[in-house]
Amino acid sequence: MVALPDGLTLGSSSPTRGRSVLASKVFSPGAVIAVFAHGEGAPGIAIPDNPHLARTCHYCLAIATDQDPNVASPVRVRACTGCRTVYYCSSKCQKADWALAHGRGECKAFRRVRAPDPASSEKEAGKEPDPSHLILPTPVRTLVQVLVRPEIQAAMAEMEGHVETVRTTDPDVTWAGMELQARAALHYLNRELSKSNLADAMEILCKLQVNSFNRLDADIGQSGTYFNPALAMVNHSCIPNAFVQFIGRAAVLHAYREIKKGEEIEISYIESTLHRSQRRESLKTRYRFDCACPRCKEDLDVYQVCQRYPHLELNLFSLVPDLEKLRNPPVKQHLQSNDSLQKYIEEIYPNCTESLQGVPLPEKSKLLRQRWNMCARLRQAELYAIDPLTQVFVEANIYFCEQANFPYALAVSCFLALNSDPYRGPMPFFGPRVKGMLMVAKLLANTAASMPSGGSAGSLSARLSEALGKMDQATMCQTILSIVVHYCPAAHSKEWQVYHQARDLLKDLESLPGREMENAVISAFTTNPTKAEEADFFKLMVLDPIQKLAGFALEIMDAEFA
Ligand SMILES: C[S@@+](CC[C@H](N)C(=O)[O-])C[C@H]1O[C@@H](n2cnc3c(N)ncnc32)[C@H](O)[C@@H]1O
Repeated sequence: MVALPDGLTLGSSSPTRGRSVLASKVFSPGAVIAVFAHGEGAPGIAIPDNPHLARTCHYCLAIATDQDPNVASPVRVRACTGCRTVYYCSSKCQKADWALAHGRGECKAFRRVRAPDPASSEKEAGKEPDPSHLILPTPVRTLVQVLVRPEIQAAMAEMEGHVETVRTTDPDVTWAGMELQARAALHYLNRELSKSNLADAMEILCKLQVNSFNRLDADIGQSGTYFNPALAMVNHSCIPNAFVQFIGRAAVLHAYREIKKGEEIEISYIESTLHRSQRRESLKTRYRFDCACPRCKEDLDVYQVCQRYPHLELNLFSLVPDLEKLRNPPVKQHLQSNDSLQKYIEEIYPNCTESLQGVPLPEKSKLLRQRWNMCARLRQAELYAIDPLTQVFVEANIYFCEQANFPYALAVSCFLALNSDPYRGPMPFFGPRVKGMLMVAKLLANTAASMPSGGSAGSLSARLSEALGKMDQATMCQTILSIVVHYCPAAHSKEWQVYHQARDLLKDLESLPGREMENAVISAFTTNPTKAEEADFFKLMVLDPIQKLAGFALEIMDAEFA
C-alpha cells in the first residue's frame, strides 16, 4: 500500500478512475499540500533527459552555470569517468547516485553502449560514430534505472499501466516501440532476453508512461523524468485544484484554489489550456482514459473556466484588479456549442502551433504572417486567450525580441498579460502568468535604457516611442517586479530562476539614487494594494500605461503580419 504524506489520504478505488488522493485538511490557494522527496522508504526517480544530460547533475539535478558570466559561484558538472554519459556537480552527489542506481548496474550498462561495436559499419568506413548514438534514449535509461532498483519495482507493483490496452489497441507503433526499448535495456544490462524478462520490462514501460511526469521548465533548461509512487496516485482534471512544481529531486504539490477537507486533489496531466480535441487525444494516447471533468463534459473554454474559479478576488493584487473583466470576459462568442468555430480551430491548430525556435528570421516572419491570417476568425471573436491565437502572439513576441525591437515586444507582452494570461491561469500566482509579468518588467527595463529612434513622424513606432517617453518605466518595472517577487514562492519556490531574476532586478532599481519617494510608494502599495491611495497610484502609474502599451499590440501585429 502506498504511503501518502501527512494531510493526504488514499481514496478507495472507483471502477472508472482507480484510486484517488483526498485532502484530510483544508488547503488555502497557493499553499503547499505536500513535498514528495525521495529517500529511505520513499523510492523515486528523478533524472535529466538526453538533451540536458551533459549540463545537469545526475543526482541533485543542479543545472551547470559555468557558461554564464553573471553567476558568482557557478555550478560545474563533470562526466562520470566510467560511462562518460552522466555528469555530477560534486563527489557527494556522485557517491549518492552510485549507491542509488549508478553503481548497481547502470554505469556498466551505459559503458557497454559506448563500447565500440566490432561489427560497426562506421568503424569499417573509418568514421567516428555519431556521439548521440552512444547514449540510450531517455525512456530506456529510465527503464534501466527501474531494472537495477528492485525497490522501485516493488513500489510499482500495484500501479496502473493499462498494459492490455496498449498491447491490443496499438500493437504496431507503441507496443512495438516499447518492445525495442525493453530489448535495448535488457541487452545493455547483460540480462537474458527471455519472454518473462521482456514481459516485465514492457509492463514497467507502460507503468512509467502512465505514472511518471515530464519535469519541464524551459526557462532554466530543466527537463527530464520524475516518478514518485505517492504522487502517482493523484488523478487528473482539466480544471485542476492543485499543481506540481519540481525543485531538485523533490516535487512540491500546491493548492491552486482552496481545497476542502475530504475533497479529491486533482492536477492536470497535460497543458490545461489545450483545446478540447488536443486534451482528449493526449489523455487517451498516454493515460488511456476519457476525461469526464466538468470542463470536458460541458466543453467550457478557458474564459468560462476562469469565470468558475473561486477567489478571483486574489487578482486585486495583479495586473487585472478589475475583477469584472474576469467575471464577464469581453469576448464576442464562446467555443461552447459552436461547432463551426470548434471545427475551424481543429483545422488551423496543426499549422499554427509548431515551435518556431531556431527558424531563421525571414522564414519566421513568413510563417507568422500565415499564422496570423489563419487565426482571423479567432481575432474577430476577440478570443485572444484561445490557442492557437495566443501562441501566435507568443511567437511574435520572441520574433520581436530576436530583432531587438523591444518596444514592439513590450506592447505584445503587455497585451498578453492583460488579455490572455489571466484567463489561461485565473490565479495570479499561476507560473506562466508570473513569468509573463517578469517579461513585461524586463522589457520595460530594456526600453527605458535605450529608446528607439522612433521612425518617421506619426508612424506606428514613432507613436509607440512617444507613448513610452511619457511613462515612468522605472516605477512601472519596479512595481511589477514587486508583484512577481511576492508570488514566486507560491508559484514555485525561492530557488526558481524567475524569482532570482526578479529579485536582482528589483534590488538594482531600489538602490538607484534619488528614488526614495518611489520606493516608499511602491512599498506602501505592495503592503496594502486595495487601499484607495495605493490603488490610485497603481492605476495611474502602472495599469493605465500598461493598457496604453497593450493598445498598440493589434496594430503592430497587423502592420507586421497582416
Ligand atoms: C497516475 S495514475 C493515477 C492513479 C490511479 N487512479 C490509480 O489508481 O493508480 C493515472 C491513471 O489514473 C486514471 N485516471 C486519472 N485521472 C482520471 C480521470 N480524471 N478520469 C478517469 N481516469 C483517471 C487513469 O487510468 C490513468 O491512466
